[in-house]
Amino acid sequence: MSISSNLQTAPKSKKESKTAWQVAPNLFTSFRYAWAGIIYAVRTQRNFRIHLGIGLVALFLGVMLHIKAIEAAVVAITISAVLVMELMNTALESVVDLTVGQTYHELAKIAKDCAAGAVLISAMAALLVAGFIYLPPLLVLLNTGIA
Ligand SMILES: Nc1ncnc2c1ncn2[C@@H]1O[C@H](COP(=O)(O)OP(=O)(O)OP(=O)(O)O)[C@@H](O)[C@H]1O
Repeated sequence: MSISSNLQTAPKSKKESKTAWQVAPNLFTSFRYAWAGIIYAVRTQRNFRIHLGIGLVALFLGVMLHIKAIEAAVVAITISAVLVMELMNTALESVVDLTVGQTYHELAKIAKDCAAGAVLISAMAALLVAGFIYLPPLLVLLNTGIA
């Protein structure tokens, strides 16, 4: 969204907000905005695309290895956590850039570094979960393949 479009005056709608430029008039529109956020992250954030790709591979591997339903649920939650962290990171980066632009600010650095740290922790936890769930059946597969 360009800066000039941000400066437009608020549209006249029945539902008015004292803080936001506009408010979603219904649930369907809310979903549309949420979907637009996800599409934005896919288009612009390389790390989001990488994590999405790894997540899809992990789900496919889970199906191939016939993991239990509870394990699949844990994998799904873990993948979601990483993607959610990526989205929050993108949102925070945008707000920081909106506030300070291209000028250096120590607080902007702290905010961005902490958000990046949150993504890193969720990704490391995902690796750990993948190790616990996928390694045992993969080792069994490897052993039976060798034997
Ligand atoms: N305005 C700023 N003031 C101070 N430091 C900043 C500022 N903008 C960025 N940085 C520093 O540069 C790093 C990278 O910022 P940037 O906005 O490029 O994030 P990014 O590398 O695109 O993050 P991601 O890879 O998660 O998309 C930040 O983690 C922070 O340390």
